[in-house]
This record gives sequence, structure tokens and C-alpha cells, in this order.
Amino acid sequence: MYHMLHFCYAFEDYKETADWLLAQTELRPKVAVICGSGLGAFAELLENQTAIPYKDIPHFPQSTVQGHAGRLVFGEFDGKPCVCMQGRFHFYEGYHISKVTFPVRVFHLLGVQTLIVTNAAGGLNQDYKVGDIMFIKDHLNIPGMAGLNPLGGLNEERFGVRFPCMSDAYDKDICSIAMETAKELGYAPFIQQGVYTMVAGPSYETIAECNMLRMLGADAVGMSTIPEVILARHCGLRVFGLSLITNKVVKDYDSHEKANHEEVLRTSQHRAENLQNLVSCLVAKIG
Ligand SMILES: O=P(O)(O)O[C@H]1O[C@H](CO)[C@@H](O)[C@H]1O
Ligand SMILES: Nc1nc2[nH]cnc2c(=O)[nH]1
Repeated sequence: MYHMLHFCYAFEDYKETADWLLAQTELRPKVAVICGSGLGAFAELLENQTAIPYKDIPHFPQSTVQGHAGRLVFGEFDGKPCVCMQGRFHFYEGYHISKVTFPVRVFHLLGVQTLIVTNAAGGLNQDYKVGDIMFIKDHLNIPGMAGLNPLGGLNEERFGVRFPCMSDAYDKDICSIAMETAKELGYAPFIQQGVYTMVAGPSYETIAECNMLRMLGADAVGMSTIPEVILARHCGLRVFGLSLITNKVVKDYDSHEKANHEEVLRTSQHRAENLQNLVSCLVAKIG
């Protein structure tokens, strides 16, 4: 047990998990993908798969949310090795913020250089439609501003510096490649680029909160991703992120719409194939 102010895991814990995983597969991925709510079917497409349930992996938390299967899948796209989290961890599941991000540092120790994060999110921008895919160009870390940052506590210099820069969090070159890929696939009509914001959850936003988040400059809202991105940037991984707009948030007191996870999972299913094509082509290009 570590003091609250310290990071939850020791460097040796991450290392132990990474070494254990390296002994389970001969694949040495340069790209890792974290699948958002209902988007995990992507991992099924990997060739030469080794799938490991989270419960078998030393130090790994468990997935408790519907639409997050709870398996780490190693495999290949077009000969490019990739490791994929079929299910992510969220702060609202009761995990310490450093536990939510545990796999990211493990990926770094596996030799991963690029992290692709995907999520389901509510659309705050009026111009967005349900089913749009938003490439994340920046984020607003609401829990971070309230003191909940995964880098809080003593800094582990073997991963990165005390004060990491975040103005370059989302890699512009990968975003351009993703845009090109989307055009090649004929997906341009439903691609957006915008700002993702995270709330701690699990309750969805009130109308006043949605209006506030929009006023602050956010285009989409979810309950994940940002802690993973911060840890990834801290240890030098390049990051590409996308949000599937699964629902439009309610911003009008006369509306009868209600945010619900069933709708989130339905929209994810509807766009799953497009997302899988986009991410697999991207992995094949950058892996
Ligand atoms: O961010 P992902 O994991 O895609 O899931 C999103 O969807 C769930 C709410 O419907 C929340 O967990 C939110 O963060
Ligand atoms: N916070 C939040 N998370 C989501 N995940 C999917 N849709 C939403 C939403 O509307 N709000």
C-alpha cells in the first residue's frame, strides 16, 4: 500500500506486467488501441491473435461496464503488430485514477510508440450528428482541473518529466494520415475535428452542465480517454484519438430526450464497421 500522494503502482509493477505479457506472445507491437464503449469488436479482426482476459494479467484491473469485454488482444493488421484493449477502465468504476491508466505505461514498456484511443461521446456541438466520428484535436480535462490528474503524486522519472507539455497532446501528422484514410474510404461526410472533454461520471450531464461545457469550447463529452492520453504523453507515446458521437446531449429545457447507455451502445454498433475499417487502415499505415 502506497501513501495517497504517491503513484499507486511502483515501476516494478508495470515492468512485471510487461515482462509477463512479452512471454505470452512473440508479437512486438508498435501501436496500441484502446476501444471505447461498444467498439471492441475491432479486436476480432486482428490476425494471428493471442487474446488474454484481464483477470489473468498481473496487476490489471477488471472491466465492469457493459460494452467493455475485458480482454487484451495481440494480433496483426496487414502484417503490422498491434495490441488492443477490448474494454477500458473508468474512474467512475471506483478505480484510483492511476489504476485507470495502468495499461498505458505497460504498453510503453512493451515497446509501443503510438497510442490510438477511441471513445463513445455525447455531441455538444450543434453541427454534429449522431454517428459522426470526431478526430480529437485537443481536450478539456475537467477532473484534472479539480485535482484529479493521473500524474499526481511523486513523479516517476523513468517514465517522464514532472511537468509534461500538453499543447501537443494529439499528433498532427497521424491526424492528417487519418483524414487521408477517411477520404479514401469515403467517410469524409461524417468526419469532424474537435475538442473532447471528460467529466468524472457516471451520471450524465445536466442541461446547465452541457451549456457550460459548450461555452468552454468543448465539442464532445465523455467519461474517459484524457487520463490515458496524459499518461501516454508523459512517457513519450504519440497519440491519436477519436470520438464516436453516439448521442446529442440535451441542451434545451423543452426537450424530452434522455441520455442513456443503451443508445450509446446502439450507435456504436451502427458505426462499428466504419470505425473498424478506419482504425485498421490507420494501424496498417503507421504500424
Ligand atoms: O468513453 P467510453 O469508454 O467509450 O464510454 C462512454 O460511454 C459511457 C457512457 O455511456 C461512459 O463510460 C463514457 O465514457
Ligand atoms: N458524459 C457523457 N459520456 C457519454 N458517453 C456517450 N455519450 C455520453 C454523454 O452524453 N455524456
